[in-house]
Amino acid sequence: MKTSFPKQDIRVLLLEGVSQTAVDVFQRAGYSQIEYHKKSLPENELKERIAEAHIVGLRSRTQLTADVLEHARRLIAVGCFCIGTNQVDLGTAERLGVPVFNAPYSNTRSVAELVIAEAIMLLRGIPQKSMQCHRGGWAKSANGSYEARDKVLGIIGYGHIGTQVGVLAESMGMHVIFHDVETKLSMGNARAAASLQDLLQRSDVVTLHVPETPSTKMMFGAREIAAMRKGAVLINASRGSVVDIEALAEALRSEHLAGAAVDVFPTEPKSNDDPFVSPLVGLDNAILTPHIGGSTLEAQDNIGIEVASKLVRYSDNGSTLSAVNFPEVSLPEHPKSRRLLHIHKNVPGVLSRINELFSAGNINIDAQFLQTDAEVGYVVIDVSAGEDQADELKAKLATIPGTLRSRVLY
Ligand SMILES: NC(=O)c1ccc[n+]([C@@H]2O[C@H](COP(=O)([O-])OP(=O)(O)OC[C@H]3O[C@@H](n4cnc5c(N)ncnc54)[C@H](O)[C@@H]3O)[C@@H](O)[C@H]2O)c1
Ligand SMILES: O=C(O)[C@H](O)COP(=O)(O)O
Repeated sequence: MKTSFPKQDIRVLLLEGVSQTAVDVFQRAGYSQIEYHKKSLPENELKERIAEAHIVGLRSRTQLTADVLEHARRLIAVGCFCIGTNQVDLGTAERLGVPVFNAPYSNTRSVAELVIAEAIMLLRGIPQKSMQCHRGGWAKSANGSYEARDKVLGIIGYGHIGTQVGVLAESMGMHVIFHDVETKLSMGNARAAASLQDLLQRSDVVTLHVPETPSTKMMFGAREIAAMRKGAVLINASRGSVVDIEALAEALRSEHLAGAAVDVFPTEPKSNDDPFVSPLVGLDNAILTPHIGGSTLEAQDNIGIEVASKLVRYSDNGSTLSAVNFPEVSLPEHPKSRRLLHIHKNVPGVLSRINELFSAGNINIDAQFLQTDAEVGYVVIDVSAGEDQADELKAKLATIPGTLRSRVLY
């Protein structure tokens, strides 16, 4: 497949050690200019590298702020090789005409398995017992040690991960209740709690699976922790901004909570070489993990394939299906036509200017696809035209006021 910008000139910037499977997908599709970094880049270096890139792939550490995106002059698409997309300023990316893709399911199971393992560990008081052994102690006792069977698991955020956790927990004989801002279909025997307060008062284990949004920022503070049953345990593998970490540390010190497992923190080290600092450090009843809920080899390999394939599909074919910030268009192949892509501000008059251009040139449109949202319009036009004519049309499309990006796929 030939594109208006030769593939061999398309620069792919991959950060944070995304799986080799992603590199393989790009190479198999004919992309040879791949710059691969094992770590995230410091902001000044990121701005420098992103200025040259057409496609960027990252994980949860790299912050694509509005400021960074303004440096990305050539960027056509972003791939988050993870579930969360809060590290990207999605609104700015959209206003620049850049769709953002992610892997909404590929590490779901990995997170769910870790949460189940942690629930069992916390119910048995294993973190404290293990620490005592490390110090030469021997705390052989059943005190504070419980089976998971017959206990109540409260899930906050009953989405992909939350439902998986619920299914696994039920198979161990736990009773599952959940709280979500949306009405959700219950899996198995899970039941919606009457409210967040109701869930907190009934649960032996509370686990958070909400995304980072303005509504979830610090949604779990001293009040919510106090509403939990004495001796209950808390698991947070969602985002560090969701829980008031000082309030959690206090509840663990006072033993209002018997334990907690925390995988995500308000401030996380930028690389594995940087120190980790948290008020939870040194508390025996806390399992602390370095944001590895989704870090299994299976998940990373699947994510590499999923996100790289979406980026290649967009670059080769124009499809934006499953983009998280962009009008979604699923496009068929176009073996006999030239395909023109036009991304524009969603303001009155742009579409009529586009259509005028084709009727004035007496160009036959084979197919047209259009999707808009409040900010952006994305129109794809397949035409029977030669390469030169398609180039000319693209140049004219680019002059229409409100144009953000235009491309042609031959
Ligand atoms: N620790 C890790 O390595 C890791 C790995 C994957 C995902 N995550 C995090 O987990 C989050 C959840 O992932 P998912 O795939 O289940 O997402 P999802 O979108 O499928 O589910 C999130 C659920 O939370 C609900 N929700 C949103 N705001 C809420 C609120 N204020 N109160 C209650 N419910 C609310 C939504 O309605 C949705 O059902 C991701 O956004 C990501 O931040 C972490
Ligand atoms: O959003 C996610 O999928 C998780 O937070 C994992 O992010 P990571 O790929 O940076 O580990």
